[in-house]
Amino acid sequence: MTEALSTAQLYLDGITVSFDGFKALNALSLVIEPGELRTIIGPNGAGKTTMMDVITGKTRPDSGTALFEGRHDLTRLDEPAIANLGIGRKFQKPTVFENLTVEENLELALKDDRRIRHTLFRRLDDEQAGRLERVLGEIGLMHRRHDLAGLLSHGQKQWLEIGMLLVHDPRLILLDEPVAGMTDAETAATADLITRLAQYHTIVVVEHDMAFVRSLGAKVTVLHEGSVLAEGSIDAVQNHPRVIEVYLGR
Ligand SMILES: Nc1ncnc2c1ncn2[C@@H]1O[C@H](COP(=O)(O)OP(=O)(O)OP(=O)(O)O)[C@@H](O)[C@H]1O
Repeated sequence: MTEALSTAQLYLDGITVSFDGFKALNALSLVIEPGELRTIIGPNGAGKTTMMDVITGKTRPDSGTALFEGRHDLTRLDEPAIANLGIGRKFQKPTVFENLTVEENLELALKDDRRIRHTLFRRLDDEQAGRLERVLGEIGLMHRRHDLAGLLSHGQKQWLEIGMLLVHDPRLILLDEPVAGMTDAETAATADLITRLAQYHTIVVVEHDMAFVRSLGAKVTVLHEGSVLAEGSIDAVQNHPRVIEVYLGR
C-alpha cells in the first residue's frame, strides 16, 4: 500500500461519505496508476458520481485518504485548487456555448474564464494557439472550427467538451458517461478518441454502456453500495458471481 500511495496518480483509501446516515461511499479504496485508462461501472446509486465529487473537491468525505500524485491531499483542497492541479472533469451533459464557434469555445476554455466574453479578444500566445490547433485535430473537429457549437451533433458537442478539458493538458481526466445519448457511430468514434488520448493521459471513465466499456479494453472497477465489488478485465467482472447477482443479472 505504501508504494502505491507514493507512485499512484490517484490513491483513494477508506473513503466514506454519508448523507443523513446513508453511506453513499463506504470505505471506498481505488488506485489509478499514471497513464492508466480505467472504466468504472455500477448500478444506479452505487456511488460513482459521489466518487467523482470527492476527487474534484465538490464533496468532502467524512473519512479516508484521497491523494493525487502521492502528495496532494484532495480532501483539504477546494474545487478550483483541484482543477489547478490538473484534474479535469467532464459532466454528462455538454455545456458548450452554442452561440460561439467551436474554436471560440476552445479559446475561452484556454483562457480559463468562461464567464467573461471580452477575453475572447485577447490574443492567444503562440504556445496556446498551437495547443488549440492540436486539440482541434485530436477531437476531430478541425473542419468545424468556424461553425457555431450549436450546429454540432450531440456527439460532436461531447468531443468539443473533451477538447475544452484537453487544452489544459490535464494530468487526470474524469469522464462521466461520455457516450450517453450518442448514436452507435458516435459511440465508436468516442471509443477511438478515448483510446488515442489514453496513450498519453490518465483517464477514468464512468459508463453504463457495456459494449462501449468492452471496446475500451481497459481494467474495469465495479462499484456497489459505495465500495468496490470487483476489479479486473471486462470478462473477469462479467463472470464474477457477485457482479452477476447485484448488477449484470438484474
Ligand atoms: N446530496 C445527496 N444527498 C442525499 N443522498 C445523496 C446525495 N448525493 C447522492 N446521494 C445518494 O447516494 C447514493 C449514491 O449516489 P451516486 O449519484 O453517487 O450514484 P451513481 O453510482 O452515480 O448513480 P447513477 O448511476 O444513477 O448516476 C444514492 O443512493 C444517492 O441517492
